[in-house]
Amino acid sequence: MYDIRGLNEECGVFGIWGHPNAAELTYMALHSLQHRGQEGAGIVCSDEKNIYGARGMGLLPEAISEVKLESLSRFHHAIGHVRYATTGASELSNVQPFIFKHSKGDIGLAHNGNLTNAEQIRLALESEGAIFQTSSDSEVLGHLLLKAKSDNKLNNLKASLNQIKGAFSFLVLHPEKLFVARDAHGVRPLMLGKVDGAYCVASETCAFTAVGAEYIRDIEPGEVLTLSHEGLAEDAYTMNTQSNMCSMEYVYFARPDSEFRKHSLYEIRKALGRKLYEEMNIAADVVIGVPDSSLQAAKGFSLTSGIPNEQGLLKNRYIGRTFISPDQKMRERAVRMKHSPIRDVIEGKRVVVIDDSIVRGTTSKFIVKTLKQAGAKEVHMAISSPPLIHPCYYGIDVSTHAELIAANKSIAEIEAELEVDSLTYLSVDGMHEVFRSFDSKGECNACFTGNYPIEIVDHVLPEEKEKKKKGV
Ligand SMILES: O=P(O)(O)OC[C@H]1O[C@H](OP(=O)(O)OP(=O)(O)O)[C@H](O)[C@@H]1O
Ligand SMILES: NC(=O)CC[C@H](N)C(=O)O
Ligand code: SF4
Ligand SMILES: [Mg+2]
Repeated sequence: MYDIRGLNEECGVFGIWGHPNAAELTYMALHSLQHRGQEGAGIVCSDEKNIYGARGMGLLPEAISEVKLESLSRFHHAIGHVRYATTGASELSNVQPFIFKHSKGDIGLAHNGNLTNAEQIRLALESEGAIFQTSSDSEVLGHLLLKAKSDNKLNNLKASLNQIKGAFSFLVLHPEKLFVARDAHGVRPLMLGKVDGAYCVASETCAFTAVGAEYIRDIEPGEVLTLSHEGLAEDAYTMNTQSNMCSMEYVYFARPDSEFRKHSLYEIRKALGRKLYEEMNIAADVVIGVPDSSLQAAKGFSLTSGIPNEQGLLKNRYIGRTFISPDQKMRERAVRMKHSPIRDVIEGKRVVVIDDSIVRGTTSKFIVKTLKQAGAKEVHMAISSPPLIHPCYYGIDVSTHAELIAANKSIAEIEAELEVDSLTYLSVDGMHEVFRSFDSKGECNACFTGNYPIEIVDHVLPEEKEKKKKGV
């Protein structure tokens, strides 16, 4: 099995406390977060005494059957997860939410992100006798919570989170309350909402739209919320915070109908396209976006430049994951199946093609070729983010160093390889300027600059993770 996507999203989480249809709403919310993870999914519920759940591999309908969902319909409190593995193999044992059964009380756990000292903590815990059930980084939090001596669960959680480094949006379900925590750098998004008087949380606001919830606010870096019968309690596990929200969430990952700090990703991506034109300033006859994720940037580019925006490429909606062998030739065939040109839009024209990113260059290379075959006079590639040159340790599978085309070649060399008339990337400063104009307080840009805002203790290279994931 091979994933033809150039960029792989990370997980999505949803949690709700005190709703008679908690499991059903969680299922609907996870459906709208499916773009964040397609390897496995689960829902875990509380009856205020114990924790129960259902998990499975694959897309949500495969992972959780109607019968399984029905069996959870009596619960009023639930958390859910869709997984794209970042640490640990893609297998059922690693699918979340996890359930920890313990005499001190059950715990349900869901995590979006990637921990950068999980290996170190795991080795220390194992040397004291802990037995891990999975190869996932997320499991360490469960062990730290169960090891804590105090009877105060909130204090135990805060102390445990202070031992963990990396990116995390955690949902921790105890029988009588749900804790929600976002890491001190706020790398992954996490939002607070309310439906029919019940508080809920989600990785993205599109999940609130799906369940008819009101979007209240973004959860802040370092914040810990408690959802219980007493309502909502706000707290923090650290005051040492700094905003390093993932830039790629803005550029590509989050759905365009989601909002960060009450601004739609649709508008933010349009603004990235506007900025790209300001930096590029080119004369052309038509601007087209690579569907679907670059259509908004293409629109912004067109609005500022006055170059007409047309649909020049059609995407085959039924290709997301393709079960093909992982060699470059098959990957190229898969990309050909995915995008098809519309000749009347292209023929005889100077075409600007907007994409949100270039990873290996497979997509761009094919698109340039297909547009030229469709009669384009000139093809200019414009990318609404800076060159990807460093791997991500915080939960995004930005491929491996060796595969990142911009890590190994100059712009002129990439232009030659893609056989494109010109290639322009958005600058790092330009990108941050756009984010600031949407009230951002700071973003991580490590995959573009190599400036990693959070210490990487384990130093497990993405190459090694890839091997582990495939069980090599
Ligand atoms: O340089 P490459 O290795 O080809 O990767 C780059 C492509 O990967 C992403 O799209 P992807 O095909 O993953 O999915 P999308 O349909 O959601 O844009 C991104 O939007 C680029 O189009
Ligand atoms: N992509 C994610 O957020 C994954 C969570 C966790 N690190 C895992 O690999 O399961
Ligand atoms: S390194 Fe890149 S992909 Fe990873 S969190 Fe930072 S901005 Fe996002
Ligand atoms: Mg794409």
